[in-house]
Amino acid sequence: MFCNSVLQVYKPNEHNRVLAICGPGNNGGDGLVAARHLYHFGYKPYVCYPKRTPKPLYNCLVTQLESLSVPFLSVEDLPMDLSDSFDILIDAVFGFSFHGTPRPPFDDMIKKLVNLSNPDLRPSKSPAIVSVDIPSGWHVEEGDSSGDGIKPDMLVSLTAPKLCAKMFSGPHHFLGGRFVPPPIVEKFKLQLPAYPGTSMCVRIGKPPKVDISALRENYISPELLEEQVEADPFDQFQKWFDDAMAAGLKEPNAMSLSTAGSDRNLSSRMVLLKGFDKEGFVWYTNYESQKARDISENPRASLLFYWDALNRQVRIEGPVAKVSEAESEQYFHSRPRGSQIGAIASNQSSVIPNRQYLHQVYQDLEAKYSGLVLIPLLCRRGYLMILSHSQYLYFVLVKSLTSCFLL
Ligand SMILES: NC(=O)C1=CN([C@@H]2O[C@H](COP(=O)(O)OP(=O)(O)OC[C@H]3O[C@@H](n4cnc5c(N)ncnc54)[C@H](OP(=O)(O)O)[C@@H]3O)[C@@H](O)[C@H]2O)[C@@H](O)CC1
Repeated sequence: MFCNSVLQVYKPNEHNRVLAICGPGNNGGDGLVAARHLYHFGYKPYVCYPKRTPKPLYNCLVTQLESLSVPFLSVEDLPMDLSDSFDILIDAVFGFSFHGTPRPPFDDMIKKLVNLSNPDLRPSKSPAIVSVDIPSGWHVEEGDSSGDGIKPDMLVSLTAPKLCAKMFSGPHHFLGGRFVPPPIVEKFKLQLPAYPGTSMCVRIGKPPKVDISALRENYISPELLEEQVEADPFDQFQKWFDDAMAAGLKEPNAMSLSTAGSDRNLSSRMVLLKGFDKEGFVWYTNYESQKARDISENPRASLLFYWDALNRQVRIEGPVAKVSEAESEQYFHSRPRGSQIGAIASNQSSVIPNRQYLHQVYQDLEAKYSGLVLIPLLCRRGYLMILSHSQYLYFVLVKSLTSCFLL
C-alpha cells in the first residue's frame, strides 16, 4: 500500500534511486518492506538500517532484500550530500512510539532530512522525502511543535492519520491500510475515506494542481512485430481479448461506440461487447436510443477498445445491422430480472420529469410482472445491433514508437 502511493506520484523512470532510512522499530520494518516492493516495481532501492532489530521477522525482511542484492549502506557509507545520489528518500526512522529527542546515530540522519526539506537550505534538485506514517522526530499528537522538524513532500499515513498529520503541509498525503476491523473503527470513532476500486491506498487532503500538458506515461511493452500478428483479424482480436482477460483487466469488453446520424454529428459512449465471431461484434441497445436512431439513419459505427494495462487499442470500423429477434430475445432473458425491468422502465434518450418518476415506473413494472416467469420483450425495446463484415480492424500497440497493424 505504501508503494502504491509512491507509484502514483513518483514514477520509477523519473525517480529511480531510492534510499530507505530505517529505524529500530516497526516504522523501520515498514521501510524494509517498502524497499523490497519498490525494487519489484522497477526502482533501484538502497537501505540504511543502522540499528537492526534482532527479531525473526526483521531478519527475514533483511534476508529477502539481500537475496535481491539490494545494497545496505552503513551510516558512514552515506554520501555527505544525499541530493546527488538519490531521487527519493524514504523516511522510516521513527513512527508513533518516538519520544524525547533523537539519539545517535538517528540524530544526524534526521538532521540531514531536515536540511533537505528546509525550503531555505534545499538544493535546487533535491530528492523527494516520503515519510512512513509519521515524519520522523514528530510527536504523534503534537507533531512538529518547534517547527524545526522534517517537512516531507509526501506522507503515507497507515490505517488512520495520526493527530500530528494535521500539521503536514506537503503536496501529497495518502492513507494506506484498507482493512480496519469494525471494532477498531468504532472504538476510535474513525471516519475513514472510501478506497477507490480494489486499491489499498487513497489520496487524502487536497489534490495537487496538475499541469495537464506535463502528464506523461512511459509505455513499457514488448515490441509488436508483423510475424506475431494473426492473418485473420478475428483470430487476432481473440488473442488480444484473451490477453486482456488473463491480465485481470476490469471489463475488458468495455468499448467506446461512435455513431453519426444523418445530421453527421458524431457521438461516442461506452457500451459492453456481448459477443463476437467471424460474423461480427455484437452489442445491445434500445432501438429508441440516440445511437440506435443514428444507426437507423447511417448504419455504420466505430468501436474502440483500450486496454491500458497492456498499452493496446483495437479500432473497428464498419457497417452495422440488427441481429435476429430470436438472438435479441435470448440475450434479453439472459439478463438479471432487475436489469430486464430496468431496460423496459428507462425510455432511453428521452426526458423524464424527475428521478422519482423512474422509480415509480420501475415499481409498477415489478408489480405487473411479479407473476410472470418470463418478462415479455416489448418490440419498442427491441435489442441490439451487429457489426457485420467489419471492414477495418486496427491493432495498435501504444509505445514511444507505436506499432499499428490494419487487418
Ligand atoms: N496501525 C498502524 O498505525 C500501524 C503502524 N505500523 C508501524 O509501526 C510504527 C510504530 O512502531 P513502533 O511502536 O515499533 O515504534 P517506532 O516509532 O517505529 O519506534 C520505536 C523504536 O524507536 C526507538 N526510539 C524512540 N524514541 C527514540 C529516540 N528519541 N531516539 C532514538 N530511538 C528512539 C525506540 O527505542 P526505545 O526508546 O524503546 O529504546 C524503539 O526502538 C508506526 O508508526 C507504523 O510505521 C505498522 O507496522 C502496523 C500498523
